[in-house]
Amino acid sequence: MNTATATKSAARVADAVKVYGRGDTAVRALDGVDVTFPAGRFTAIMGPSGSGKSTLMHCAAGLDTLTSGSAFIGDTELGKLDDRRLTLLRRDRIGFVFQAFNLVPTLTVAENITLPLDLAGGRNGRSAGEWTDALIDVVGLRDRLHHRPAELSGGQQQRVAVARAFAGRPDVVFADEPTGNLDSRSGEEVLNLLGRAVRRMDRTVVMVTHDPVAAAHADEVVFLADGRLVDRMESPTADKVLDRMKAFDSKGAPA
Ligand SMILES: Nc1ncnc2c1ncn2[C@@H]1O[C@H](COP(=O)(O)OP(=O)(O)OP(=O)(O)O)[C@@H](O)[C@H]1O
Repeated sequence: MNTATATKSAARVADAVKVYGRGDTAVRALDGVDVTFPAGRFTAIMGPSGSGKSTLMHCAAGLDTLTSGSAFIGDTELGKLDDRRLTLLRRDRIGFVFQAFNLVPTLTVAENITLPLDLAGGRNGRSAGEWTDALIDVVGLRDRLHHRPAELSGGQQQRVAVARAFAGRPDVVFADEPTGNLDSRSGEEVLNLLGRAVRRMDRTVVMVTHDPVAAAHADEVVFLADGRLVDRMESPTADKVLDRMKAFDSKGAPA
């Protein structure tokens, strides 16, 4: 393992608490979570339904705010930013891949991929052009650049979304169930892409998933249960992850 990159944090939360609602109906979705997502690594977040995976991702990515505790992208504490700065940080330093692709239907594949760069006004510049060019090859979409999303399969659309997420060379890409709408073959392609971006292009990915096969693509899996971080697993395999998840079912969350 490359310790120089492994010890640098791309994103982290410290003593993260998220409470939805108030009084009798309050739900403690995160209950004191400390977790670091190292730069240059692919981390999967797993746990039973309702364990707080999406909440953790949304709070770590500045899409939602913590009730208490802190969230950082690199050294920047999200809670200290005003709305404008937070919007800029999300735009410039974070990429997103969602289950539902979220492409702009009226734009071509090429336009969808470069959208974050166009919004940031950073498309001029040779290195940006070379980078998106390399991305287009990595996601295998060169012959589809002038198609619109509706003319693509689900797997192809998600590959466009992956290219878009990495286009601005963000510090970290957060992926929320990126294979949830795909058949296993297309899902495998998308997961391979995420892994390749991390290992060959030195990117950082944090992925929420229900699927042990998807989690096995990560370098490390962190497990949540009842809003707490209960375990971490290096070099996961689908079988090991499945066994760990079964332990939640049979014994409940460990203390
Ligand atoms: N907006 C909300 N208002 C109230 N409660 C919420 C809200 N969002 C999530 N929750 C609750 O917080 C807890 C954690 O939800 P979260 O969606 O983070 O879990 P999850 O692990 O991602 O679940 P799943 O795997 O089913 O998507 C759950 O009990 C959920 O019902």
